[in-house]
Formats: sequence, structure tokens, C-alpha cells
Amino acid sequence: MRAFSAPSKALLAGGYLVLDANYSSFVIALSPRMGATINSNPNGPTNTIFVQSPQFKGKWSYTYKDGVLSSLGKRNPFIESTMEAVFAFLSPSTFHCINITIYSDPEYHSQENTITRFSNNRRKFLFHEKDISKVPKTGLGSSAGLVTVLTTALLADFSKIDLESKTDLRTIHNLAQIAHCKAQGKIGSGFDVASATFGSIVYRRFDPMQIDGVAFEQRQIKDVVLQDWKMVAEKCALPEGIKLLMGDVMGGSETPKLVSKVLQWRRDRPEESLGVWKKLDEANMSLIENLNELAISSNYTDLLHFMSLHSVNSIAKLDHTSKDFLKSKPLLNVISSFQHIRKQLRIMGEKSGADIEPRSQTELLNECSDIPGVIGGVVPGAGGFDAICLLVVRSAIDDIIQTTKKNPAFDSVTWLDLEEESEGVQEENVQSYLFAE
Ligand SMILES: Nc1ncnc2c1ncn2[C@@H]1O[C@H](COP(=O)(O)OP(=O)(O)O)[C@@H](O)[C@H]1O
Ligand SMILES: C[C@@](O)(CCOP(=O)(O)OP(=O)(O)O)CC(=O)O
Repeated sequence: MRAFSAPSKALLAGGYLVLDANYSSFVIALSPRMGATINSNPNGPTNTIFVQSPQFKGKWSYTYKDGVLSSLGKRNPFIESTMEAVFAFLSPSTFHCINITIYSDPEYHSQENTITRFSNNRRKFLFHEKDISKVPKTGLGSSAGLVTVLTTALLADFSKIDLESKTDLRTIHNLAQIAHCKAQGKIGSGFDVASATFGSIVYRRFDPMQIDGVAFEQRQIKDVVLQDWKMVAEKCALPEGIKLLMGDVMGGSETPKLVSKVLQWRRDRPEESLGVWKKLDEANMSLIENLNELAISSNYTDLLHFMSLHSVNSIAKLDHTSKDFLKSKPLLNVISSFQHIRKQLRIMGEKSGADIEPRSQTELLNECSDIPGVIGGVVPGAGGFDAICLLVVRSAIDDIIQTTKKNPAFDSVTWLDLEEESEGVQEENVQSYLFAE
């Protein structure tokens, strides 16, 4: 038996712009991971694949004969199209029965009505009462994680793959991207599948024409998967000492509705919207550059210490002597990049009628500007009422949480137990997924 896992994501900068290949986005891979174990069973029926997701009482079965994958019984579009893509790509002849088990970390889904189990006291898994399609999601990208880890497990079972090899990661990514688009019935920006594969990245999307109309047929899928998609997925990571803090706001928004409003405005007002696109892109790119600058600045530790004692608002009020210490230093630039991103997202929201940074979120993020140790924050991804995402000084985290507990403005916020974990898809110790019965 072998085990693999793929990370969840937060789109810290680049929402909406990432849909257009002219713009880059900043995707942070997060510690909650989707896992899969895979093993062959020589005693089971040949050319049969059993997939189960015990946390959601999910069981799906497939057979593969004469190049055709058939689903027996219950359907799961994401599992099914991953199987179809990988089998079309590999086109295996006879093979032993395959057993796959899916494991998802707690933060992907609402944790209501669950029973907790630990695997060898390593990982915690929640077992839900309801079927997977009925359990509310938190927006961390469960389907992208599922498709990516399943693609990896299947490829590893049938062939030799090296998760350190850029070529093999491209193959996993391209297959997973095709499978995910088929299951969703649309070609999105794909940033979630890209970060499930590569981890934390600066991402520029592939050309949608690349996979438009591709069929699960061996020659065609091989051609497409092995081509250069001309996308960009440059690995990156937050500077040490800076922590990503995600607050679930228990609101909920529908990404497709927000996206359609924004794209409609872009079509209706091409010139006006292009201005916003350009300014937002500048702010996004300056956030990435300034974080890199900050990480290599000679007085980095001093700057972080300073930040842990000051809030964004108190820094704005500092006199010149104190500011000289920071002047032309990247910390101030990171702070202002966040402010520019928020400003442009608010303009985009106002002009398009999409609630990207709704007033309640503006108020919350403004409150964060009064907390020492908070460098900046945004509404991640498509925005809306789902979540806020902050970058904070790691050493100040306990004080930050305490401060928010005392402030009623944060009553609706639940801080999620997650971190950046910049690694993409990886092999795991099987023991992490085995339960002592
Ligand atoms: N642990 C899991 N086991 C089985 N299927 C899963 C699991 N997690 C996600 N899925 C599949 O992904 C679907 C959710 O995908 P989607 O709506 O794209 O949500 P998300 O935004 O979290 O990716 C589920 O309905 C199910 O088909
Ligand atoms: C608007 C977008 O650019 C980003 C949406 O990011 P989210 O992280 O909000 O995504 P969901 O998990 O699907 O809700 C649309 C896209 O890139 O697909």
C-alpha cells in the first residue's frame, strides 16, 4: 500500500485577474490535505477499481474493459472523470483489482455532526453523518485536492513517477486539470488544481483552448497532456516568521455568481475595467515582490519585532523619527500593497455590483488594522462573505487571537487551525492513514 496527499489553497492575490492569462496570481498552499491510499489486491476481480471515502460513507466501483471505464452503482463526477482521464492516458491491459481510500483533513468541510478518529495518533479525521454532496464545504478546494491526489495515486500504481521531477508533476497537473474541468463542466482558471499539484505558487493560467473539447481517448489525451501548456507555476513560500491566518466568517457566497457579475462588467465597460485590472495587478505583484524584499532585508528580525508591537494604524500615525527606521523599507511596502489590493477589489465590487469586499468584511479587515502584529489582510479568492485571510507576525499570534476574542466585532469569526504548507502533492507514510481498529 502507498499513500499520497495534496494540499488545500487560499488565493491571497489575483482573484478574477487569474481568469485571464495576462495576469499572475499568488496562491498559498495550506496544511489541510486530501489523502489517498492505494493498493492492488491479487484476489479481487481483475480490471476493477474500488474507491471509498469512509468519512462520508462513500463507496464507488469501476471496471475498465476494452478501453472503456464503466461506473457501477453510485456516481461521483470528480472520481469518475479522474479515472477516465488516467485510464485513457495509460490505457492498461489486464490489471489486478485496485483499492483506493480517500481521507480528507477536517478543515475542508463543516465540522457539525461529526465523530473524531485518529490514525496512530498522527492525523485527525472527522466522520460525517451525511453524504459528501450534502456536507457544506469551507472553500479550501476539496475537489481539486481529491482529483490531484487520485491522479497521483493511480499514476504511481501503474507507472514509476517521481514527485521531485518537474515533468512528472506537469503530467499529474495536466491530467488532473482536464479531469477537474470535465467534472465541473467548465474550464476555470485552474489555480486550485495547480496549487494542489505544485504547492504555493505564483500562477499564470493555461490557455483554455488547450483542453477545450478534449476527449478521454488515448491518442488525443496523450497528445494534450504531454504538450507544453505554457502556464506558469513558480514555487514560492511566505517568509519565515510570517503566518497566514484564515478566519471563517460563516457567511457564504456563491463564487460563480460573483464571477459572472464581474465578467459582465468587464464586457460592458472594457476601458474602465481595464484600468482597475491594471491597478489591481500592480498591487498584487507588488505584494509578492515586497514580501520577497522583506524576507531578505538585513534587519528582517527587527522589522518583524517592530510589527509585532505595532498595528498598521499605529504605524501610520508614527512620527518621522520612528518612521525613518522603516522608511523605504519593505515592511511599509507590504502594508501598502495590501491596502492597494483592497481598494481596487472594493472598486471592482462597487462597479460590477458583486459583493467582493462587502461592508461587513471591510469593517472586520479595518478592525484588524488596529491589532499589533497584523501586517495586512484581504478577502481571499472571489471575496464575499466566506472568509478573511491575514498575514501576521508568527510570534504575535497568541496575542492577536486573544485581542480578537475580547472584541465583539470578531464574534462571527472562527480562526481556522491551518498554516501555509508550501509543498504540493507528496508521498506520505502509509501509517498516517491507518486506523487501529
Ligand atoms: N473526501 C471526499 N471524498 C469523496 N469525494 C469528495 C471528497 N471531497 C470532495 N469530494 C468531491 O468534490 C465535490 C465538491 O467539489 P466542489 O463543489 O468543487 O467543492 P470545493 O470548492 O471544495 O472543491 C463533492 O461533492 C465530491 O464529489
Ligand atoms: C474568482 C476566481 O478568480 C477565484 C475564486 O477563488 P475561490 O478560492 O473563492 O474559489 P472557490 O473555492 O471555487 O469558491 C475564480 C477562479 O479563478 O476560478
